[in-house]
Amino acid sequence: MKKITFNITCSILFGLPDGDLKDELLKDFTLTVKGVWAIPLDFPGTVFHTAIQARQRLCQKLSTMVRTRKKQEDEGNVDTEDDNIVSCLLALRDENGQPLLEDEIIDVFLSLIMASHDTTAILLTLFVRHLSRDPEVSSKVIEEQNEVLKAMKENGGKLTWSEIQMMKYTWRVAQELMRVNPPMLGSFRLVTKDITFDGYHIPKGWQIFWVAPGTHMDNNIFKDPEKFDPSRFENSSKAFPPYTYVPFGAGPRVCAGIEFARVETLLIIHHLVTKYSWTEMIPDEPIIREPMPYPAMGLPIKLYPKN
Ligand code: HEM
Repeated sequence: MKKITFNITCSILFGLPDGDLKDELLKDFTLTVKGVWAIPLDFPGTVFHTAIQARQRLCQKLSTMVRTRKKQEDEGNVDTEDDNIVSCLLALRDENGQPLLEDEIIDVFLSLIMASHDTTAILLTLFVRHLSRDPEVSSKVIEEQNEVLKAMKENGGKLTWSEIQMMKYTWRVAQELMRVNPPMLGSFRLVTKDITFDGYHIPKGWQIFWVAPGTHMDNNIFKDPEKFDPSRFENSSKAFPPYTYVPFGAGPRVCAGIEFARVETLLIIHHLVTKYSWTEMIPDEPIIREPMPYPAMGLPIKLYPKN
């Protein structure tokens, strides 16, 4: 799943063709991310040192890409159909009319890859795992996706925006999966003024970490929080109180890729359930958090093509 979502991000956001470069980027990116959570000891053999080296290789490759793109644009060699985020970042000007530095473009690039591919891969993995364990939910998802197939046939075989809008139950399952196991546990906020919350004084300048399970598993907000129940999301008018359902965060810094993640998840699940069935190879494989939730052994499955 990580490879699929990485490839999608690289193709759609950055216009990279399939091939060795994407594979090398994914390898170095995976090593770099491991360093984020490692003890910062920078000498040969440590996870941190390997991560630093991988990041340097990544930056070199991204720098070549950015320069090549800039050269093509300067020479007028780019088809506007090929527009991607690198072009947008190259075109950006600050309040003084200055372009972004190459390092800034590379940082945005890395942040976007980080924000987009692991999170969606986790949601998809949890989805695959759940469908193999919950026959009732699984048959409803398959039923909905078979309806989508019928609509596609009438539409000349194309999967368009209107078919995506038909995938309501499938998305509710995704929402419930993210309630129980949010891919991102939470995020940091800087306290900008002294406040008192629930009897605790929190001084200005502190970094605080909000956590999604704090509200996702609160019985006063989500009745029977341990129960897996996609119907909680059936009635959008019966919305939950603000800032309580927060797999994508909330407020001004809410996830910028919610719709991207929704469409990507629904498309992949559509192709999976209409073309394959599967069984887990390791029964009762647990979910571990390091710190993102992932099946402990990577969820090996046996895939069976459908006729
Ligand atoms: C299931 C998939 C995803 C989940 C669960 C998720 C979750 C989150 C969360 C919790 C935040 C932090 C919000 C906050 O601090 O309040 C965030 C931020 C962000 N996400 Fe996502 N995300 C997903 C997919 C994506 C995708 C596909 C993209 C890009 C295509 C993306 C781009 C971003 C960006 C750019 C930010 C930073 C927004 C900002 O600070 O202004 N995310 N995401």
